[in-house]
Amino acid sequence: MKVAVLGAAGGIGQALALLLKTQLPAGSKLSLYDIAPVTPGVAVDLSHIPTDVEVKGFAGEDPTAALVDADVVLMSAGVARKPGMDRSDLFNINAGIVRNLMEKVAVTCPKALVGIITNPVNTTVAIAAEVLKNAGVYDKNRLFGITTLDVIRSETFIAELKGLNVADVKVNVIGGHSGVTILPLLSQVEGVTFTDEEVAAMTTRIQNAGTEVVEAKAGGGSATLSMGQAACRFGLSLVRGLQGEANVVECAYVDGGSEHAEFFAQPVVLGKNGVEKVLPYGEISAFEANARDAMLDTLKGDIKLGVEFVK
Ligand SMILES: NC(=O)C1=CN([C@@H]2O[C@H](COP(=O)(O)OP(=O)(O)OC[C@H]3O[C@@H](n4cnc5c(N)ncnc54)[C@H](O)[C@@H]3O)[C@@H](O)[C@H]2O)C=CC1
Ligand SMILES: O=C([O-])CC(=O)C(=O)O
Repeated sequence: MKVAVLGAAGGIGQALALLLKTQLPAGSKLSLYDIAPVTPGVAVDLSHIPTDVEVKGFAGEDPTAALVDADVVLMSAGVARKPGMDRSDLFNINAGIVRNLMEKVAVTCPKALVGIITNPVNTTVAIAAEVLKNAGVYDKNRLFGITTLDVIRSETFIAELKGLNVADVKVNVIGGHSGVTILPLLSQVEGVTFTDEEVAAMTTRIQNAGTEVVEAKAGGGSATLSMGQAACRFGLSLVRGLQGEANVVECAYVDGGSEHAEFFAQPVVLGKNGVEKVLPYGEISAFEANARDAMLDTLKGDIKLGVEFVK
């Protein structure tokens, strides 16, 4: 199994690469790419960790060498937010980066499962899809926006509030990955009840958790370590699916035939070809149904921006 990380010298990329080096199955290959010249050095550094995962690093303008034979591509290349910025403010720089990298993916490893971390995810995933369509290699089951950070934040915050063992908390987060498009389905969390005030406050906290980190880092970037963990969890789930493990389920932002929008985050079963099955997100409360309906104009606008950028 070969996993390529694009943006591997960055805050997320290095954390993710470390976790993958220590957690990928024995015999895996880890391929690191970034425009930053330090990237081969990051690979040498990681290669001294005694696990059976071979690491290679590539720098420069062309990611091709890193992508050859990749089964999974995880992309965090791009710029991150500073205080006062919205995720959509990253569009001007990151849209072109994602388009250019996806053009190389389309040629070099068109069958790879691709997980997009680069923000604004609601839009960059649409860009990635359009590039793959233009190249004639689009398979909707192989492209994912990684929204796992919203899931692990929800698990953490709910466990804290309710005094639960966080390992026992499971929650679906649907929609997209910015502001009001992030919708944790608190009504489905087993074994807990929330007051209306708790639901409102918890939903807002989860939606604003990225900003919480951006403000705490005070100009030094956005979430990197928690995102490294989230992307590792999602990347390992992709690998487990590829290896034929049954019942691997994650929420992800996919082109899954949703009635709500062309791309929509919801639970999916992962398998040998990526999305094996899109799962219904189940029964939701009136509060959640309102929040879902209210997000759709924003989400569809974000998607349209990405489609038009490539066209
Ligand atoms: N999906 C999610 O939940 C989250 C997404 N993000 C996003 O992930 C992205 C990366 O964040 P960080 O790692 O904190 O930023 P960073 O600035 O620490 O790292 C970004 C890396 O991308 C590299 N890069 C830039 N252009 C490139 C190109 N054309 N090819 C290859 N590499 C290139 C840079 O050299 C840098 O090493 C941002 O867009 C951020 O908003 C951040 C947190 C959560
Ligand atoms: O908020 C940001 O800019 C980074 C991000 O996507 C997150 O932390 O959820």
